[in-house]
Amino acid sequence: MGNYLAEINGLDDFKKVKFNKLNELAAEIREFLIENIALTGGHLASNLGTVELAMALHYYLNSPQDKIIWDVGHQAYTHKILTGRRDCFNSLRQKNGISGYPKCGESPHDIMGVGHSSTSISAACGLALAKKQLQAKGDIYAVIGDGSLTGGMAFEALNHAGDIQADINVILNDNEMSIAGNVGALSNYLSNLRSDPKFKRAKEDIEFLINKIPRIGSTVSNTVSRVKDALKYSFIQGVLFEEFGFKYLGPIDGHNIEELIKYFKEAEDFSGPVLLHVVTKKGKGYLPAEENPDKFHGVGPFNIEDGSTKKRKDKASYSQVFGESLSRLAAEDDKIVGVTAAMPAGTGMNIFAEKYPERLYDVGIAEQHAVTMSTGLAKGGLKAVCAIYSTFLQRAYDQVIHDVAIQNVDLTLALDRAGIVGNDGETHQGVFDFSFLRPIPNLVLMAPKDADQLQDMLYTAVNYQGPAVLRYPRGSVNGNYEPKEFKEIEIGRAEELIAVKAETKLTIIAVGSTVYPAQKAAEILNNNGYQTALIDSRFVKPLDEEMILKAAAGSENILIVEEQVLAGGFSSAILELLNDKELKKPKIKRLGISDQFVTQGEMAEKRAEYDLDGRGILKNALQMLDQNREAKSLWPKKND
Ligand SMILES: Cc1ncc(C[n+]2csc(CCOP(=O)(O)OP(=O)(O)O)c2C)c(N)n1
Ligand SMILES: CC(=O)[C@@H](O)[C@H](O)COP(=O)(O)O
Ligand SMILES: [Mg+2]
Repeated sequence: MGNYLAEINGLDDFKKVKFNKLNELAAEIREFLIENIALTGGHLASNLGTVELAMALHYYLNSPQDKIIWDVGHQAYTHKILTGRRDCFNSLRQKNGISGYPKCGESPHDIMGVGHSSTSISAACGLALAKKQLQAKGDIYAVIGDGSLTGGMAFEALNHAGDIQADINVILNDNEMSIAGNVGALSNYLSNLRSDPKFKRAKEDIEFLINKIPRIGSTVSNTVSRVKDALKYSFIQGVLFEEFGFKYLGPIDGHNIEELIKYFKEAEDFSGPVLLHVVTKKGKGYLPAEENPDKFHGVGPFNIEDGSTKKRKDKASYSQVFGESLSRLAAEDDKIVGVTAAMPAGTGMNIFAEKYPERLYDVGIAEQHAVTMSTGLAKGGLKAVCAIYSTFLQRAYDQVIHDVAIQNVDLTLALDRAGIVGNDGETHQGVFDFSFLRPIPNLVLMAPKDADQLQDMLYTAVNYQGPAVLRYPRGSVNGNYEPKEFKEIEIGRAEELIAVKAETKLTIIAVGSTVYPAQKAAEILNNNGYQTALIDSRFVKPLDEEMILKAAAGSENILIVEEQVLAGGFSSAILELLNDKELKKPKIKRLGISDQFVTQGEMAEKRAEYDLDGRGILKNALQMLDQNREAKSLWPKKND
């Protein structure tokens, strides 16, 4: 193997590589990806699949004048390497390091900041319209996966782009996979395009033949036109896209740079939108990833020899507790059904599906549809439990208001990955849900502090007659996990973990993931003579007004902690309550996320940055109580 990669510090260097050496470079890039992601973690399988595609695009195009927009962006590592970021790859997804996604500001070649799916065709469409109006130069390419094409926005954009004949090229990167196997009618259609031998007939030949059929007399012409249509539907590849106004080219071997470039050239002959159907293999070149593309979709540090993960998981995750609890509930109630928007494993719904495959609906990357379809399931008499990552529920905000809350529909929304998510960075943090859900009438909103509470809250939500939302964090549960007997929690009832007493100096009010660290801080404070009470609010809506008002009346200081933005969230709700009751307010301090996007880093690291760990809570409590005391001196040395 040559040593081409070491010389590549940007596109100029890349373009100097001889065409007949590109395959050697591709092999080097694959090795580089595997070695680096084995250390940092990242989206390995998707990136192994797009090495040649990214190379072909950058070899042929002239970025950034020509614009490449990566959908989701989790497959754009080769693009990052070629555009001058090779030597930062050891910082991928780490605090202050390069992002795992294209990110504006990181490079002029990252045209769109991404992380959520199905945005690329819309962005390309806008760029094409701007280019036309401003008479600017440059080709516009959107690269979208077959999974991301299941998202509604992608269809909205195809619809518009085809109609206005936007001058864009859409590369459909078809690897037959979303994170899990891809789903949906479109996915079935793509399978046919890839595999059915009759579609292999040269498209131009068929079109030529159809056009040869003479146009004659009106009665005959109707029949001829029907025959033409039938022929067209039988033989023309990509007719669905053609009907949308796109020129379809493909299927194209996405691991053959020469073939890719040949088709890019061919696309230039058309002035309107072109869809290039590129077939790739997820995980290409690394056997463990080829065999298990879902495991290697997003992976933590791993051992290259066998693909085994480096960090041992000794504790259950919230998603696992959710999946197992839902399965236990479903065993007792056959009306319970699950809904996921392309995240069965991420949300723990795969556990439910193992037991009840016919009761889980994976709708693809379609959060809006998932929420409204859950409404339909509920109205039809079932108990729908729809699990979505907090960040992706942002897509379905109107559906929550319009289709769920206004109609007071009896369903459960389980928001996974709520709060700080870590290495995915700004686009994936689930730090807005308290604020965007709290103003919505009829919703009940709760957040478990640990595995026990998650079990009880799920049980409570499923039995509650109306829309109930529970939100819980990414990763391991606080405390231990044992499947337990379910207990219903009284809606809106907080729990006083350390009682407010006459001598209480400070009351900490926490919710969800912040309760355990708050408890640790409160214990240290009490052990050091600072009388501290602790309330686990459990609910963000409705609040336990009685308990909070009592705490406010009985404490000189209140510290409110939430893993969420401060604007409009849990602490805002408490401030509003105290204000509306015209209570003489105690001194109040709020801990949460200030008005900024949370950047990437390990979850613990980021929590510490916002003082949301035990140490940070203790520090802030002491600052309220005793300006001169240092938190460091109280925090036990070995215990974090
Ligand atoms: C709105 C939204 N929902 C869910 C996700 C989670 N997600 C990230 S990548 C992915 C699968 C994408 O599949 P595809 O586009 O085919 O790319 P591949 O992973 O196959 O390369 C999903 C579901 C997301 N990023 N955005
Ligand atoms: C690209 C994307 O959106 C997902 O792959 C995401 O990175 C998954 O995050 P989790 O690792 O938290 O499931
Ligand atoms: Mg795919």
